[in-house]
Amino acid sequence: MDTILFGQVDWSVTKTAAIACIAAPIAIVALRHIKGLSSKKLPLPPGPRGLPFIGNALDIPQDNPWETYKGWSDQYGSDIIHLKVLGGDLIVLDSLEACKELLEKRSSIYSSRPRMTMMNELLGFSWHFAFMPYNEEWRERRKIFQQALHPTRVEAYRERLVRGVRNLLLQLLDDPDNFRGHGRLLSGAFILGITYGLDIKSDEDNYIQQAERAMVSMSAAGTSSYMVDFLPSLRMLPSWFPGAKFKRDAKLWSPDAIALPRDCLRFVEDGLVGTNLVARGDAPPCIATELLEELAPDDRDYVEKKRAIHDVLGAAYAAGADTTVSAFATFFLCMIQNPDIQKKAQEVIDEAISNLGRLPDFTEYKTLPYIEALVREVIRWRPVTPVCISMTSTSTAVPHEVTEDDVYKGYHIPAGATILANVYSISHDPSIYGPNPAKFNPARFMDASQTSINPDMPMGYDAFGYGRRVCPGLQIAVESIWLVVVSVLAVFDLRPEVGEKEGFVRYNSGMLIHADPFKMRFIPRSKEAVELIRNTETATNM
Ligand code: HEM
Repeated sequence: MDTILFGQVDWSVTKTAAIACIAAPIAIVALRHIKGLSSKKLPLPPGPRGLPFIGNALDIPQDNPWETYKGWSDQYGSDIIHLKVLGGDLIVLDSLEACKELLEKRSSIYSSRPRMTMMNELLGFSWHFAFMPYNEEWRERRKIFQQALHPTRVEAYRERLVRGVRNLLLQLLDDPDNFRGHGRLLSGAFILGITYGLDIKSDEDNYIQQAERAMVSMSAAGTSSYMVDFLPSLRMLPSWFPGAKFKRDAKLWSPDAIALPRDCLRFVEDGLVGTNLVARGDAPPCIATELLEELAPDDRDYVEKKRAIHDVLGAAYAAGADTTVSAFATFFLCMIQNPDIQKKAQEVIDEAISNLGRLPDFTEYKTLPYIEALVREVIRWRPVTPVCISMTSTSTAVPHEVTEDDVYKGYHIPAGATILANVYSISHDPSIYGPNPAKFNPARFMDASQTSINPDMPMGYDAFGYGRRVCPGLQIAVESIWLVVVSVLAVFDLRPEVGEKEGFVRYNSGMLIHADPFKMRFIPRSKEAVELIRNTETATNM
């Protein structure tokens, strides 16, 4: 046994330590190598046979690819399937069990992102940490984001959210046809408000226009097929080269992609430096101000730290605005399609607040189980990021990348494979969410008495992803949807437009899904409801 002696060197200990230091890394590398070698002997997960070179690229439909993935999963009797697309490996996870096992339990090797040449390198979205690989840069940004928007701090932003939703009610009263635009303004203005302290009043605002242009370019890059994502070396082609349209597209879109985080942060910096608002205590309360104030200009890492702030704040808008808007539209749609559910929700709200002579606010949060169930059902029924767009389009919504060879249920998962959770199919799995999952039915989240949330039922939040990359804006998103649901139903009856069919509305397939345009009416429920909306001063109980 080795002994430790003070005052003199015990060479036996030093020697053992030295051997351990050298041997341990070698053993780890060797084990990984052996694991890699042995796993490579195993078969890949099953999947349809592809064509030479393009593989399965043409097998995946543009519309509702999640249904096709699920079909293959049933056909091959496996909860993971493998596809080859232009030489790349794509593994689709078709069960909650597989997502939990791989994306959560083995998250140390399943949390990276595939290279996105068009999006990150040519357009300039490399600042968006949702698209970053699993590395130190990502870790730093994720940490800042989580601290800034920690659930205990979200309450501080509720007042702004309440104001935004009151404004939404007013807009729905005066200009109901543009209900989607109003939802967009609410979520965009709210996020730009909490991050940069911007006080956005209309969708004509320059900052919101610019942010929206950036989102349009992100969506276009994510929904189009660009060969450069499969053959990154093509990025070196000059833009005049035949077939190099991607370069011309990138040139057109990149100014907006770069401007979104840069100009908003500049707004805050100008306010801080130019007028010394902080010294006067007048700086807009926002995350940017807080983070910038903590920065010391003589800090050795000043430039890198400021870059991280720039990236984190931009990511909040890029990841949070459009996603929430999609959920708002799904809520409206579900209400006109399910008048009985709408009525039941209104009864619950009326019982809780009708005598109070005010609009709902966060006082009611967590006290209305049926409304909580309704919000969960909105998120479950049409998950905003259902799986991905088809691989004939290049960028998928939120793909993961596995960084080491691995084995799951006897199948080899090759390092570098793109991993997709088939969130749509999991959200519609009857063994998890009960019978008739295609039906919008908040009651599935309630217990047998229908008075409380069923604690044994999963939250229905598959749409927010899994593991270390799970959406860090979940709480803000859920609270925003909740407040819109409870406020809108308190004062409006939602009805389909006269003459419009209230039946099936298609959803587009893209980085995120959105319901196709539909028309509806927002009918004030009473004279008092109109007064409450108009008199927002009185209505704000904060
Ligand atoms: C209904 C609304 C929303 C949905 C459905 C949603 C969904 C998602 C999903 C699926 C991911 C990727 C998860 C993964 O890789 O496994 C994600 C990432 C992210 N979300 Fe959300 N999100 C929503 C709202 C928000 C909001 C409001 C914010 C910010 C205020 C936000 C910020 C982010 C960020 C920063 C990431 C990147 C995380 C990372 O890569 O580490 N999201 N979101």
